[in-house]
Amino acid sequence: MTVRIFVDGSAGTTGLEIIDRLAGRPELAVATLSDERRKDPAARADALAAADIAILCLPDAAAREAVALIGDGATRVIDASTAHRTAPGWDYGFPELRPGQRERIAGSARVANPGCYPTAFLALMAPLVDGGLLAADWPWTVNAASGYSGGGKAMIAAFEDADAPDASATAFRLYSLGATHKHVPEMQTHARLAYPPLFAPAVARTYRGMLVDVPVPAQAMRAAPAELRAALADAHAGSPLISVAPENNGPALGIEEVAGTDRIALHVFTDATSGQARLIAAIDNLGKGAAGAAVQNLNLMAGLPETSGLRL
Ligand SMILES: NC(=O)C1=CN([C@@H]2O[C@H](COP(=O)(O)OP(=O)(O)OC[C@H]3O[C@@H](n4cnc5c(N)ncnc54)[C@H](OP(=O)(O)O)[C@@H]3O)[C@@H](O)[C@H]2O)C=CC1
Ligand SMILES: CC(=O)N[C@@H](CCC(=O)OP(=O)(O)O)C(=O)O
Repeated sequence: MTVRIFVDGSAGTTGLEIIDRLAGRPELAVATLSDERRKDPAARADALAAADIAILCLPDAAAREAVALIGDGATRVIDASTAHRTAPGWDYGFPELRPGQRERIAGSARVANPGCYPTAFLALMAPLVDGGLLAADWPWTVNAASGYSGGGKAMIAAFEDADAPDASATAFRLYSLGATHKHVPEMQTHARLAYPPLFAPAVARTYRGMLVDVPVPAQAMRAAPAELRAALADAHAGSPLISVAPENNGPALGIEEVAGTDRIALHVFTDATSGQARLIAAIDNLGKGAAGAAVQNLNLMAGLPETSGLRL
């Protein structure tokens, strides 16, 4: 049986990446709207109703509107926006989060695709907090850098087009300086932390790729530092997408490590002298951080092989 898919927002950065991953799959019938009709609510309502599964690659307001357009209809939804990631009635679309999540997604009608930064953060933190190796009641900090495609079409233009309204010639910039970033609630909620993490994101002059770095002070450690890597490897054993590097692997890490793939590479660095550690995840913001995750969730929901169409 063919699964009918509608990609709402197919002309955007994430939408195009999803379309690319769905190409050449005979088990799927993928619908999109033409440039003239793609923002027409009536055309979108019809396309949403005709789909078994709709993938929303839209700004939050338009994603909420799409869900309202579906109403009580039978169409199942994967929402790539921030709108529903901690909302009641929605399942969080990170199959590797903890045991049972994969099955929950497979049976769900409303799946919220995670944010790119939270995906990397949760791959590191959820198993270690769940396992009691790291304190849940600790004010965690998170440092991160993203490729500029993370900001969608507007940020791509700012980095690539000198005539764009907010054109920027910088190589690396910090942002979200005076405001709480929209990803903080989902990091706190899904890692089951007592406090919202202090999140310090940055954007670098490279199209895609991401590093997320969680410093672990000795005081936040609830186990010997040498246990962290083994616990992560155990939690993600058998995962086709998440790998854990040997402890203290390399003198430096680059933002491009898994760029162009749908994988996550986890790293644990420990310092015996201070008792501190650094937990670092490399992902592609458009891969497992967005489109790869959406396609993985689609595969699970449709009962198809989990990694079909993914970039391994
Ligand atoms: N980029 C990334 O790395 C990630 C993005 N996301 C999320 O995915 C979603 C899409 O982001 P991204 O692809 O980067 O953004 P883009 O700005 O590149 O794309 C958004 C698309 O939505 C279209 N759109 C806007 N309003 C409507 C509407 N009312 N009806 C139909 N289409 C509409 C836009 O049209 P137009 O082309 O005319 O502007 C555009 O094509 C966002 O919620 C974002 O937060 C999630 C994880 C990572
Ligand atoms: C570099 C950059 O600007 N990144 C985006 C996050 C991209 C992402 O994860 O998308 P969601 O909006 O769906 O959460 C930001 O910080 O807002």
